[in-house]
This record gives sequence, structure tokens and C-alpha cells, in this order.
Amino acid sequence: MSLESIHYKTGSLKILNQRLLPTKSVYEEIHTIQDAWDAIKTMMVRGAPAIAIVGALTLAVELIKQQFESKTKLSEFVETSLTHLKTARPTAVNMTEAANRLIKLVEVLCQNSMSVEIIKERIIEECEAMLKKDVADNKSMGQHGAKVIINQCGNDNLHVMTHCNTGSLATAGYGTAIGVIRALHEIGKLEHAYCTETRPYNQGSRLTAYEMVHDKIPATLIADSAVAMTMKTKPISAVVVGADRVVANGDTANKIGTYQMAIVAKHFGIPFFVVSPSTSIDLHIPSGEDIVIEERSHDELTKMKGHQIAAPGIGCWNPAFDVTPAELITGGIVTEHGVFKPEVLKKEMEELGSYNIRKKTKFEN
Ligand SMILES: CSC[C@H]1O[C@H](OP(=O)(O)O)[C@H](O)[C@@H]1O
Repeated sequence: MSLESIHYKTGSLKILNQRLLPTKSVYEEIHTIQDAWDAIKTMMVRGAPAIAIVGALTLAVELIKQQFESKTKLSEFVETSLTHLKTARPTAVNMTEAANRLIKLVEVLCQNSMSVEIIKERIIEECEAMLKKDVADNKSMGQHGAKVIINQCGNDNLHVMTHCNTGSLATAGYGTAIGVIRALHEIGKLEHAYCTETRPYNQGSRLTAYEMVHDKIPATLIADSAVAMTMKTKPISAVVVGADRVVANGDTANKIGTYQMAIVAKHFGIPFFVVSPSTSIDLHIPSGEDIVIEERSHDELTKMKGHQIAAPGIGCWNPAFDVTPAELITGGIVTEHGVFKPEVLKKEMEELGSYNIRKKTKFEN
């Protein structure tokens, strides 16, 4: 059975409490928008696509249990709820993309002659559709990514390195960068995967290692500081990472540590791939300098499971993400529509029309 971070049926949402993995597998009920906001903020659920999907499904759960006396009241509730959810974590664009898309939908529907109840049902349908679409997009990226890695790196004996967690625990299932690793494994082309522990939240050691063992994918856990040594001494074919926000010139915000992996990969001539659904692509931001980088609690550095591991009183800086410049994404950006070089991403995505070009001129958080 595949790992699922989200258990949803109409009127009921439960999420796997990822703070307790890998030792405990506990699903928590999400009843309200504030429950979802808290779960996202405290990283009970994390991963750019999963955050947006949990946010949208929470709206669906809230809508199903409420009656609205007017279209205005319904529209106001949808907008207020989604606007709040956008504030939980600033760097990943997926929650913002979903929120803006749903707010636009309810505005358009309310201009129609539909009843409040019909509009409510349409919004719920749109939220629920995100689950299946995410898995379909991930499997499409898995195929595109596997094909491009085989084309660029050889047909077998592939050793692939990844960072953080981008699998079933970061999405509705299958994963983005880990989806490419799964696709290579499924066709017998993956010799070995290497996953970094990904300090300080340890998405790699706690979550990716858990997924690799669960799926019986041959993998080795390494310290973040062992990336260069691993690339020097092991036959690493490619590096595949996820994305929280890919911007118009291809610069990509991803988990802290991605940038230095890209620099080391460049040094060793190892192709570096970003795997990102179009829901993580924000063409409104021209380059990486304008991406808001979340800074998290110093406790994530100074404590581990509540135990003090750093001298009390030490200053800390804990950015949760960094920005990899497009020129270091040497393999390409893998999307559900295909693989694009960073320099043509904006043009290709606009031509595909798969991206809702938002009309706002100001940058969105
Ligand atoms: C497909 S998940 C994308 C992205 O999200 C993760 O961040 P976090 O665990 O803080 O939510 C990580 O940056 C992944 O690459």
C-alpha cells in the first residue's frame, strides 16, 4: 500500500502528523481553517503541494457543514479562509496559487445565476479535484524525469541524489523529485538513491528514508555535509530536487541546502534537475531575489526532540529555504508537461496556457 499523507472523504479530513514520523504513524483530524493553518505552520503537514491540498480540502470540509444565506456571505467566507491560509508559510507558492484560483472561481460563479448551494458544491468539487490531479501530475513528472535522466546520464546503473522530502509525504501521492526516483526504480533503471538528512527539520532522515524503506528502493542516508564527498567518491549520475517556488527566469526556492548541492554538482559536472509541478511555478516573480524566504524558530537548530543541543544564548539564523540560480539547474526543470531549460520556462508555460497568469501586478506572498 502506498504511503498517504492525506486521508479525505467528503466532510472529513485527516492528515498524517509528520512531526511524529518515522517512529509513530498518527493521523490527526482537521476540522477548521485554523486547524489547517496551525498544522501547516507547525509542519504537521509540509511540502508545497501537500500544503495547498490540505488547505483546499479544509475549505471543502468547512463548506459542507455550513449554510450560507447569500452568495456574498459564501464568497466572503471563501476569500477570508483562503487569505488566512496563505499566511501560514510564505515561500511555497502552491497555497497562494490554489487560493487565488479558488477565489477567482467563486467570484465568477457568483456572477452567474446559480444558487448558493450549487456554487458551494462547485467549489468543493474544485478542491477535491486537486487530490487526483496532483498524483496524475506527479506520475507524469516521474515519466518525463526518468526519460530525461536516461537520455542525459545513461540507460542503467543510475545513482541519483536527492534533498529533503518530495515524496508521498509532501504531495497527494507518488511525489515530485522522489516521483522521478520511483519511476526509475519501477523500470529497473535505478541502481541506488542517496538522500540527505536535511537539517534542521530532518525531512530526509525522518521522511525520505521512511519512504525509501517503505517502497524497498535501495537508498543510503548521508549527512548534508557529506554531499561533496559523496559526489566525489560515488558514481552519482544526477541530482533531483523539488521546488517550493520556481520563478520566471527559472531561479528556484527549495529547502535550505539545495543551493550548495547545485554548486557542488556543477563542480563535478553532475546534471542537476528541479522537479516542479506547474502549481509550484510563479511567473509573476521575475527572479529569485524577490522570493520571500521563511525563517523558522531557533529551537529547530538548538534543540532536538526538546533536548538542548546548542549552548543556550547562542545567536541563530534559520532560513528554511534558499534560492538556486537558474544557471545551476543544468539538467532542466521537470514539469508535468515536459522538461524545460530554465531560460525557456516562462515562454513554454505561457504558451502551454497551463498557468493561470494572475493579473495582479504586485508580487504575491
Ligand atoms: C514536493 S515538496 C516541495 C518542497 O517542500 C519542502 O519544504 P518543507 O518540507 O519545508 O515544506 C522541500 O523544500 C521540498 O523540496
